Amino acid sequence: MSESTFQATADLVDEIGADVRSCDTQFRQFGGRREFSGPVRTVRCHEDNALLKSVLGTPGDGAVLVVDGGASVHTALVGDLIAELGRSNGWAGVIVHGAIRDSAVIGGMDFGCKALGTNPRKSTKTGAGEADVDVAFGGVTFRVGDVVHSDDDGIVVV
Ligand SMILES: O=C([O-])CC(=O)C(=O)O
Repeated sequence: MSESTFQATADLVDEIGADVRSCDTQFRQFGGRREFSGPVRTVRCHEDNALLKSVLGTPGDGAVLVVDGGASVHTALVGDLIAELGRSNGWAGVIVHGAIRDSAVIGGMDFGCKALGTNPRKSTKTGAGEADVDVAFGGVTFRVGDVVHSDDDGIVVV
């Protein structure tokens, strides 16, 4: 979604009220696109990024890929090549419950990217994991069919 039509997470909270699904996890902003939103797609994986790479290699149609890496920051699940793959395939961004690398390059890309932190160590590439399953962290469950909004204040799922 373009920034002009982006709805700020704080405004969404004011609109939705006490039942709002606002993620408590304190992510860091890494992408050059700091405000992004779109339909939720998911991957769950542990220190292995072949599955998320193959998903980001398919048309994103403006979706946000929510990656539950189990909060491991031992290896990077996304680097500049994978981020560029997602951007060029029409994904709005990624939210990585885990680590990324190449953060300086990703910061210059028109692509949303939040993660817990960074680690230059590579992930394995076996393809282990699951796609489009419900994933949960920060008190929020992310389901395919939800829409996620992310900005400097946080992440709200509608
Ligand atoms: O290949 C990887 O594991 C991640 C990476 O460095 C990239 O996306 O550029």
